[in-house]
Amino acid sequence: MARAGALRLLAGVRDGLSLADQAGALKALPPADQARAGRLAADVLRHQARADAVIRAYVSRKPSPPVADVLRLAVVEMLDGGGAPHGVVDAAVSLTRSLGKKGQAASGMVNAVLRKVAGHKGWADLPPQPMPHWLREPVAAAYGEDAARAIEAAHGAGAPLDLTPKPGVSVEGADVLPTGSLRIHGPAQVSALPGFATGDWWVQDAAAALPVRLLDPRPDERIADLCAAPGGKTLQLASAGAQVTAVDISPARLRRVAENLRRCKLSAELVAADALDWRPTAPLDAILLDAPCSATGTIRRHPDLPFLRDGSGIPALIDVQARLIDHALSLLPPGGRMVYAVCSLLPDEGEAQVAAALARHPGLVVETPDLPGTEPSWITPEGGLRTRPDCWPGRGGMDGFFMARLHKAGRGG
Ligand SMILES: C[S@@+](CC[C@H](N)C(=O)[O-])C[C@H]1O[C@@H](n2cnc3c(N)ncnc32)[C@H](O)[C@@H]1O
Repeated sequence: MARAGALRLLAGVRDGLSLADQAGALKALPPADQARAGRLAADVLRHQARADAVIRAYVSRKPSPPVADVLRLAVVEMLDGGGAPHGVVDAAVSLTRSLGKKGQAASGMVNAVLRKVAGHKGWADLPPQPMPHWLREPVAAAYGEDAARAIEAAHGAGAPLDLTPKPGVSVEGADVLPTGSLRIHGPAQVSALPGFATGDWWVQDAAAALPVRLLDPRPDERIADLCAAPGGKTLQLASAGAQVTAVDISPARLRRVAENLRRCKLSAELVAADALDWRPTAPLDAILLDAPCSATGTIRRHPDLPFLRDGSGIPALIDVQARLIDHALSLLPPGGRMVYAVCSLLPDEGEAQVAAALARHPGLVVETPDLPGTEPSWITPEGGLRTRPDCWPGRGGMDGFFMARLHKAGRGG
């Protein structure tokens, strides 16, 4: 059932739906099968190019898209997941037969091809899934060819589960990362982990937890979290004792912030508004601007992203990021501080945005980070912090983020 569910999710991705958009599509399946279907579909997307290279070696004609998905799923299960060939091949043959007349006709070919694939050698030596051109070119130009390959390898490895704990909380079996996040390796059901029901922690990639650490919120400070949903950073700010106003343009996504706050017994003022129009009712001490972006730093967790985007939306994102930076700075009193962050690998959305903001705003300065657990090589020439999926290779990587702490000249300099 999980395999049929995975094929349905893969067909949805080919029709332009993200895996997250399809969260409700498998609700007829038991929860464990839904979770396995999601994992299998993500694994196929992470290794599609490698699976296709193996399949090409054994087929004489290109299979139709649904049959190609059945073959890819079986290849990835056997060669990457170590699935027992007999069970995987039998399941693939029945899934092919269930595809109607064309499936019936293809089932013999699927059986023959997969029996050969079962003995295939050299899977581990195949190059990882390449990033699409619109992403690979700027990534290789910014960080070099070796780094681009290392990032692709990290995308293929997927992501562990990271948690941000409330102060003093530990979770049995989790590694404590140098920056303070907790990391769980291997599949885990989040709601079954100790401390979930009591709201002792929330799910947040180790890199995603850094912008708030960089902002360094203090008790009772008035802080605006612009672009707040689903709220990982709102929870960090509230947990530090700040008076938080969380603004997001999406009322539906803001409901997730409310749920997360309730579970963690934390509070914040929630405002559904375009941050470009929003103004605070009392002076702010600080702003967190976690701007909408290409999300290209999160491909480890969202392997469907490269299949759903073509890069054409990036200029519009860059434009809105610059307008959000200018508006946020206009809300900040002299002497105030702001962290600008994006979960993007593209310097145009990160490093270049900060350089352009410094040129547009005389008196604005970047405060170079000195965050416990981060590495000096992550600091960029303009004083920001750049994380990439290939950082911490021995520990399981981290999402790609850029963040910079900006100080508006004023009281005391
Ligand atoms: C990168 S996500 C934020 C993640 C969030 N800060 C967290 O840590 O969980 C970007 C968010 O920006 C919101 N957004 C996009 N454009 C916006 C705008 N003009 N004003 C306010 N929110 C916006 C989206 O709805 C989305 O929730």
